[in-house]
Amino acid sequence: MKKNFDSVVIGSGVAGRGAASSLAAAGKKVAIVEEDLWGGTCPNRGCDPKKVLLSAVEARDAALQLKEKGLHTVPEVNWPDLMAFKETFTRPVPEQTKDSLQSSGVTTFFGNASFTPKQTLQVNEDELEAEQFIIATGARPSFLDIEGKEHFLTSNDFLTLPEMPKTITFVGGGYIAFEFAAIANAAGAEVHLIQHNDRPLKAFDKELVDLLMKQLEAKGVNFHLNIEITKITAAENGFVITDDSDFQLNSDLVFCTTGRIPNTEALHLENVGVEYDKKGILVNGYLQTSNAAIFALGDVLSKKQPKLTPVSSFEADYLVSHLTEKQSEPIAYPSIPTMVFSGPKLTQVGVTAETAADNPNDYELSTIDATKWFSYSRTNEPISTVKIITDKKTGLLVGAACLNNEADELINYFSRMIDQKMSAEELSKKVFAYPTIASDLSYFYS
Ligand SMILES: Cc1cc2nc3c(=O)[nH]c(=O)nc-3n(C[C@H](O)[C@H](O)[C@H](O)COP(=O)(O)OP(=O)(O)OC[C@H]3O[C@@H](n4cnc5c(N)ncnc54)[C@H](O)[C@@H]3O)c2cc1C
Ligand SMILES: NC(=O)c1ccc[n+]([C@@H]2O[C@H](COP(=O)([O-])OP(=O)(O)OC[C@H]3O[C@@H](n4cnc5c(N)ncnc54)[C@H](O)[C@@H]3O)[C@@H](O)[C@H]2O)c1
Repeated sequence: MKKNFDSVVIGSGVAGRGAASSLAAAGKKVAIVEEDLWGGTCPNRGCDPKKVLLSAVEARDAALQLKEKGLHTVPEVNWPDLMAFKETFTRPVPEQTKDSLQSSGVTTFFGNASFTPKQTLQVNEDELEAEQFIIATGARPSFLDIEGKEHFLTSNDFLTLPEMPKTITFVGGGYIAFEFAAIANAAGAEVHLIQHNDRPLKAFDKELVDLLMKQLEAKGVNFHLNIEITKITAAENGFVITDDSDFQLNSDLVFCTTGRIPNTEALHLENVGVEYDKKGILVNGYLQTSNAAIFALGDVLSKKQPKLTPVSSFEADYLVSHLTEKQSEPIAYPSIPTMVFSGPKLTQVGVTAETAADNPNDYELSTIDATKWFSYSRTNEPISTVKIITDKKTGLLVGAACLNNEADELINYFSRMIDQKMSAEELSKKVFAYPTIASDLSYFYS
């Protein structure tokens, strides 16, 4: 049946649902299509469930640090209980998301959406017409094309794992592997992480990544660098992972964590002339595709910005203000902090230490070992390192990287200081509650 709307959004993740409900609030007749879990990756099988599992890791790590310093025992993670707790967050998400979209006036369709040559959208028996289409179909886990690839599990499986196995292996050393390695290690598994070159977490500061690996190694995580695996074989107990040389590893479970691929194929973009590459859909500065009536945002984009939740929601806000004619300028991204929620946490924003070291005439780089500072030593943290990058001409903060348990708080302060072009002198005049992470800021940036 033919149905007509002002805007039709494909995908109900952070990007799609944000755009759909705001367009409806602006008086547009809006429809949204979802083929799987309403709410998409972040609240169902991404950031939020991962962070619930991390809560137990953080509590256990805090107790480990204070062992014989006021605490006698280190608690054990009860995986089934932790999973049950996680499910109290994830279970209600799909229904709540759908209800909230409907109560904001958005018409919902469930099914796979694909474009027809008439520039309409086919969803089951329905054919949707619209002035604008907004593609927000996100990305899915990739699989290495090797012998035995059917044995790979993905991040979706890890986040619903009923039991923590004895041995667990992550192939690919990126965000997901480092975060899940910390979780599985705290939950008692023997953890292996295999990276095909010598540069895991490539987008992050190498020195800090090496320090993070040392911390994880000290907790028992095993790193295998420069290993290109070629085969997974089912064995009596679990699997055997091999390369073309003499690498061999037995593991109960093997997870492919080599990145995510954009959901473009099922859309039949060729029917509507929307261009894309292997990283995703190509857009101009207005998030408009090569078809003027079709826009795209979120993880499905081919873009240089990191594919993260706050980036998707920033794009949704931008697109809505552009389509409702409140914004005629191209999208201008603020500084985007990136973060690996491992043990400890690793973060980065702005100009990198590597760029600063390569351009000593332009940037001042200071590396600060804060391990013995009160804020970190009071919890007996094993390491706290912060890198601060300032512009030599203006003296202003332009970049920061942190490795410690409080890096999530620190990086948000540093990001705001960069965007607000706050000088060290202005910072020194602010009053922060003491003793807190914020009250240390002037010691880092002075
Ligand atoms: C394990 C994990 C942990 C993460 N942790 C963090 C974190 O801590 N912080 C952070 O900022 N980011 C994190 N991310 C990234 C973050 O989840 C994504 O950047 C964000 O969810 C992208 O939102 P989106 O709306 O673009 O896509 P999605 O949320 O993926 O939504 C896309 C939706 O489109 C639907 N869809 C696809 N094709 C079709 C079709 N043809 N028809 C109908 N519907 C379709 C999908 O089913 C999906 O629901 C994590 C990701 C993962 C996998
Ligand atoms: N904290 C966060 O913000 C967070 C957490 C999880 C996921 N995410 C998002 O999800 C995306 C996907 O995460 P991811 O960890 O799957 O991907 P990733 O791109 O972060 O890392 C993939 C890793 O796999 C390695 N690799 C590639 N081919 C390989 C091979 N053949 N053998 C061994 N290693 C190989 C890469 O070199 C890289 O180190 C991230 O890029 C990010 O956008 C964000």
